[in-house]
Amino acid sequence: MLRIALPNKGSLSESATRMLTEAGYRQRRVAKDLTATDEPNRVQFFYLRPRDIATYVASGDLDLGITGRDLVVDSRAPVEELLCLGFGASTFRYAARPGTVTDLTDLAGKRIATSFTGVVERHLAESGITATVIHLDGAVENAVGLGVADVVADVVETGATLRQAGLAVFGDPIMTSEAVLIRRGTAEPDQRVESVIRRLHGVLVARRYVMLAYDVRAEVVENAVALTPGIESPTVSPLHREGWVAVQSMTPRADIHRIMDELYAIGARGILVTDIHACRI
Ligand SMILES: Nc1ncnc2c1ncn2[C@@H]1O[C@H](COP(=O)(O)OP(=O)(O)OP(=O)(O)O)[C@@H](O)[C@H]1O
Ligand SMILES: O=P(O)(O)OC[C@H]1O[C@H](OP(=O)(O)OP(=O)(O)O)[C@H](O)[C@@H]1O
Ligand SMILES: [Mg+2]
Repeated sequence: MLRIALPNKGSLSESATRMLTEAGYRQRRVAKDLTATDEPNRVQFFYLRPRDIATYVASGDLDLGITGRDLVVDSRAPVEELLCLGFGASTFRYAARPGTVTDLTDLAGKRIATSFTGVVERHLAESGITATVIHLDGAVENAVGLGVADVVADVVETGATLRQAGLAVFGDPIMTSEAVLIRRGTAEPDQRVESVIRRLHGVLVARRYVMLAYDVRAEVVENAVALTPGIESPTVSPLHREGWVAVQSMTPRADIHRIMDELYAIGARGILVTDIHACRI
């Protein structure tokens, strides 16, 4: 059986489970379950702390894992990213009281509190900065107010936690992160892994695209398909009504209303949008 690590709780857990369910895999029944076996697909899932997942995958004890890129970098485990999964987006940033530390060069000699010691130490080394890194388990934004540190380095999603603590980011983001599918760096090619990647990629495409169908006069079909080029190429079929064709095309969901307006303006009618539930491209 293929063995896959998934986050057992936290920001990535629900989205990871939802994505695998949409890809046709059976998931755990209750949030306390530590494993789930999907017999028909010959896959076993292990629900682990996202911070530990790269370690299990790097050791070869598990074949694949889903976790955050920042956690992978922090672990220093030798794994490779196979696919970005489009959820769990965040940036990793330095922050301090406004006016106290405003530039990366000001970090020299400062005390930096973080739960991501690996990420921060790598960044400081690459930037040639010597500073003291203080490891805390969480709620690091409190460290400045309590006097334990001058600066924090932490995950920022909305920025609400930093604002609440009276801190402001400075410098460029140390890194950007999202949920990723990972495998051991030196793993051999494996058909079963390819099949998981194809399924997850299918979910990403099904989420990003809708199926657009419309009727248009044949003389303007070239203008219409320029608006809806699809992924490979749109399907154009004759209509019973002379001089008209029907077009079907996968179209990015984000643009769909603008494209429908423009199609209508060049004379397209019967414009219909439907969801794609699954696909293999
Ligand atoms: N708002 C957020 N807070 C924390 N992590 C986030 C957030 N948005 C995305 N992430 C990503 O989720 C991963 C952290 O997941 P993890 O489950 O360890 O943290 P968590 O959601 O803070 O849970 P907990 O603190 O309860 O352990 C990282 O890859 C991080 O980039
Ligand atoms: O930019 P925001 O939307 O405010 O989100 C980022 C905050 O959320 C996380 O904290 P969490 O609630 O996980 O607590 P923790 O620090 O104890 O992990 C993270 O560590 C930041 O503090
Ligand atoms: Mg947290």
